Amino acid sequence: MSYIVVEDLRKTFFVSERSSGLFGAIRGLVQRNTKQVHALKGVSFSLKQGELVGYIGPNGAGKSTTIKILSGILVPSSGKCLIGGHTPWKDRIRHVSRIGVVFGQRTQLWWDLPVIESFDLLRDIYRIPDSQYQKTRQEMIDLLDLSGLLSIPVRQLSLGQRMRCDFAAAMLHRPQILFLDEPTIGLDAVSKLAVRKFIKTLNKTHQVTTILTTHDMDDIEALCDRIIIIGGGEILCDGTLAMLRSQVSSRRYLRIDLKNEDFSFAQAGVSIISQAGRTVTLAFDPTKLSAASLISQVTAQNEVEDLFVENPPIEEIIAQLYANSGEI
Ligand SMILES: Nc1ncnc2c1ncn2[C@@H]1O[C@H](COP(=O)(O)OP(=O)(O)OP(=O)(O)O)[C@@H](O)[C@H]1O
Repeated sequence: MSYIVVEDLRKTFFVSERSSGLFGAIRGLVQRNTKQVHALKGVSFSLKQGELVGYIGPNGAGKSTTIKILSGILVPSSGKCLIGGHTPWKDRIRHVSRIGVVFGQRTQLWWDLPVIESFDLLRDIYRIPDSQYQKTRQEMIDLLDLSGLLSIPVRQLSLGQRMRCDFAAAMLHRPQILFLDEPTIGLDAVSKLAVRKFIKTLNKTHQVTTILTTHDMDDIEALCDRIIIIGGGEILCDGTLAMLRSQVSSRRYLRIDLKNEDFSFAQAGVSIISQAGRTVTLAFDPTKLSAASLISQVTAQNEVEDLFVENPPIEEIIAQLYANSGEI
């Protein structure tokens, strides 16, 4: 059964426009021109409890508008949104206790307070019973290895340490839904891996329904079984990465490591994507020419050390999807 149901969600913003210059400013006093921005044009999807979905799209696609509606801080122009049977913006107080939010670019911790005091304040704000608070806090301290950080003011933490504390803060009231906005932005490779592992653990062990918005395709590949792609306020694709690949392009790459730098090969439907030193990458369509046949032709004409058949990177697939839909 679906836990989050979004049906034909629409949001139009009315933006005042003013002509430039002094004359425009004076005219703006008596006559206002308003422009309509259709941020969401009929978005529908549903999520089961415990699903972890990537919600991605180019800048201005409508991601934040959707998340704000799901969080109850924005009312849509029309459409339906039910989370656990309730409408977020009609039942805001109760809804807030069910959601947790982590922003990579902002913190919900108090900048000048030691971490533990921020946690205590959140306990009071969310009115978490003390025994539950102690238990969850200890669990998060162990899971995120926070014991050495608790007495440090937030402003003195590194970004990686701060993100770990922010995750703990978001989980103290035991939310059922987690909105993650660019949670690994700016982190080093080790911290990124740690944050991804934590997101996975939370999702699996606590069955937290998680919506991840990110421009980091490694986050998507590492975490999401399902991705929903939005562009221009409309859903462009909803499914697995494999579905997305097959919807957009059947193209495959053949990466060839040569014994020397000489390479000659020409065949209709096969293009050279890159050639750097002894490494050449060809693009081909396996529905028209099998990988086996391409490999045998390449090896017949060239001295080859090694070969790999690869999918194009997910960034490329998504860029192509945006381009096909007129988004870039
Ligand atoms: N409060 C607002 N008033 C007017 N227009 C808005 C408002 N909020 C968003 N918009 C417009 O709605 C559209 C969708 O914006 P939204 O912030 O949802 O995009 P996004 O996908 O989150 O983009 P980004 O990745 O840049 O954060 C944009 O054209 C934006 O300018």
